[in-house]
Amino acid sequence: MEKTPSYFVTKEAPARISSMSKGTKLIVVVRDPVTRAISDYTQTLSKKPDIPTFESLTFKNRTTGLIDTSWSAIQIGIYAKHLENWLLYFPIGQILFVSGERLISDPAGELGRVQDFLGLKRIITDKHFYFNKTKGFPCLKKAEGSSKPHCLGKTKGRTHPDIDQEVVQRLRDFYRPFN
Ligand SMILES: Nc1ncnc2c1ncn2[C@@H]1O[C@H](COP(=O)(O)OS(=O)(=O)O)[C@@H](OP(=O)(O)O)[C@H]1O
Repeated sequence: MEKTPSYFVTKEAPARISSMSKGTKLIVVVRDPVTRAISDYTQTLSKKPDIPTFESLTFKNRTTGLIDTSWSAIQIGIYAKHLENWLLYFPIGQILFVSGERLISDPAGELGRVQDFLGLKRIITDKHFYFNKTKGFPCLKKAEGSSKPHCLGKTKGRTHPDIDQEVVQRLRDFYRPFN
């Protein structure tokens, strides 16, 4: 198993993985591309607090509303475009799309789909999770090899900045045809 989010958007990755093994099963975790872009920006902001605002990076030209698709935070969320590269090498049945939103609201349901896709027995179920209200995420009741609960680390669930709703709407409209 290999987990690297950037593979999904790396042009060379499908051919390379296919040449290693044509039968590889691929799992892609996707979420609302607008929230994804804001989350991506929030991560960069946490490392470089002086970067320009999300709103200014979004547009090539704010007056005309032209979106800067070369900005990686925007570009990564054009899921359909990236998927086209994968479909040149893998049939759609070999790709499972997991919802990032449902991983939070119904982790057992989403992991049920993953287990089925991988041909595994449904070992992970509802009873393995509890919802931690403070973190805003589900946590494991017991971590592997331990009797203690395990939640996601501190960097997950950073507070996102408030983004101008007009910009959010503009991005929603932008992404609609691609996803
Ligand atoms: N298991 C699981 N379930 C649901 N959501 C998850 C999970 N792991 C990571 N995340 C969310 O994905 C966003 C990016 O996380 P990453 O781990 O890639 O990077 S980082 O935390 O920003 O370093 C980041 O989103 P936001 O918190 O909304 O910014 C993480 O919270």
